[in-house]
Amino acid sequence: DLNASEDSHLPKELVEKYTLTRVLGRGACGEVRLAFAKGSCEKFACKIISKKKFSVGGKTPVNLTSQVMGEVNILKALKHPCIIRIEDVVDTPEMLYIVLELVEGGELFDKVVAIDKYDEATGKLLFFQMATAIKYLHDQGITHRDLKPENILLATDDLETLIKVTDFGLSKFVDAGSMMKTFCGTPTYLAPEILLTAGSGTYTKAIDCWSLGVILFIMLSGYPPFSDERKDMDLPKQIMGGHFSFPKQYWSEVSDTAVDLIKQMMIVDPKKRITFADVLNHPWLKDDGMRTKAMALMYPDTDGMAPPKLPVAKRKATEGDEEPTRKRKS
Ligand SMILES: COc1ccc(CNC(=O)c2ccc3nccnc3c2)cc1
Repeated sequence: DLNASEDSHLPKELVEKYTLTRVLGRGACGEVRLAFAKGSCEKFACKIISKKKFSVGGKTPVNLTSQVMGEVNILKALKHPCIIRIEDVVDTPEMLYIVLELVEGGELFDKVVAIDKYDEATGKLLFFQMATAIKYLHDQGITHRDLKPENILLATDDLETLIKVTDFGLSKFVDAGSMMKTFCGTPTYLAPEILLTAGSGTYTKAIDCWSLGVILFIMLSGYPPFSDERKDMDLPKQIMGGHFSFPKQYWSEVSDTAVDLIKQMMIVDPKKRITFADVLNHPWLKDDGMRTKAMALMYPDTDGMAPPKLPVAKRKATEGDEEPTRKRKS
């Protein structure tokens, strides 16, 4: 729905590089439109955030803009196959335009509704990618804080597909630097909870674990663990009391190891909840066939062999170190 008047307000910096076309989705703070790069015609998703929504009485509070810019900087700093890549940002006084890689499979939420629920093997393949992506985020000192099936996008319409985590609206960028500084000096003025939670982020990291546990519950059963349809108990009470169960009627085909992992991710006490490191070591994910498939989806050109994690220390070139000569066609 091309709205000429609106488009005439698009900043030159955006229009000279991209042609914006149809609306793909509408979110709380704006909409997402299909964009084509001029020249290459490469497809992108352009997220348009109206800062007016944040402003009170016409004045956009600095902190909210910086929060949104915070999201942008968070996204720009990230590089992972299962995290939406940011292509470009155009910032103007009223609007923020974030050009993102386009994902053509739509939302996990809609997929689960369409297929009722995932079979365990496919659910495990998608869940493993999510857990890997969130573990990567946590290793960068970032917590997502708003994980839900709407924020997990699917690269293609295939059942077995690459997933992309998106919408870092509420993410917290707990930069390690501030943590180190906090613990350098004498803790004369340090509040007890800072010492208790080792600086911060611990709880919010556990929040991501809980959310992903709820997503796994929904993927394998097709319905949510907590619902406001329950008469006897309201939603907050169900959640804070951890009142959820695995009725045979919906869970009979799901393995005990899968159920065990969900239970550990949805432990009410954040200190007792499983960490992402342990999630990735859980028996349910000790499945080489699944991991091989996941690696091939995440690192396709290298048929799944992940790039070396740490830079290998430069070795002195010694005999036989040079690149093996490519086999000559016989
Ligand atoms: C042009 O062909 C297309 C085919 C399928 C779609 C469905 N995708 C979408 O509708 C969509 C929605 C929000 C997004 N947010 C960030 C990144 N990509 C997104 C993609 C969009 C376009």
